[in-house]
Amino acid sequence: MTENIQIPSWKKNIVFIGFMGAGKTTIGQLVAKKLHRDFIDIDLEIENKYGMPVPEIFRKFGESRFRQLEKELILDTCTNTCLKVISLGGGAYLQEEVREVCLNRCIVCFLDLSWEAFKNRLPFIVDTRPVLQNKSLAEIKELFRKRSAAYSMHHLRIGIDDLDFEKSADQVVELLHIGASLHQPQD
Ligand SMILES: Nc1ncnc2c1ncn2[C@@H]1O[C@H](COP(=O)(O)OP(=O)(O)O)[C@@H](O)[C@H]1O
Ligand SMILES: O=C(O)C1=C[C@@H](OP(=O)(O)O)[C@@H](O)[C@H](O)C1
Ligand SMILES: [Mg+2]
Repeated sequence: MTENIQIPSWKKNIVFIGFMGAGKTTIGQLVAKKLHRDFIDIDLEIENKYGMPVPEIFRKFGESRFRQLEKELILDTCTNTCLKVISLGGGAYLQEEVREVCLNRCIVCFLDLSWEAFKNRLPFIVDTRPVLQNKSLAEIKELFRKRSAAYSMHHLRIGIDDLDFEKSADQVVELLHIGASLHQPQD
């Protein structure tokens, strides 16, 4: 887990993690623009590869095939690129190999949305997130609770309950700049 990989902080990929609907795709894209970096959304990469949206991939090929491809893409992207902004799907970070490569090679930003704030977003996202479908609110709450253990392994946390997407992105950029100025002498 604590492999000593020497990548200067300013070159590291920035990876967004967090629960479905937290805003990883939207905020990641905004942060990339603000930092003049390329943006990669892992779900979009998978969708382009299969030529169909995520829910259809789940239906046709099953979740385990999706998870395998998701892991391969993340390991490849995190190992062989730098200076990117990468948004993961919310379930990707549950895989240990994904956590390891992200924590060892990238700056991991956790977009932290409370359960109460998430509940308000649920109606807008449920149709496009297969893992939320056919679940009761209590089951979704349990999934939310279980996943927070994995998300607690990160480098930066941004509490986004009271921030819109634009303000969240500004906050990320500010925290990254503070971090960069603190770490520069060692790089
Ligand atoms: N007030 C809102 N009205 C409509 N949609 C919302 C609202 N708040 C959040 N959303 C939806 O929540 C989702 C969150 O953004 P997204 O970047 O897709 O998150 P993630 O990649 O973390 O799943 C978007 O699909 C957005 O449309
Ligand atoms: O949390 C999950 O298991 C998933 C999250 C989705 O991405 P977002 O977190 O961007 O919605 C997408 O990868 C897929 O529907 C599975
Ligand atoms: Mg997304």
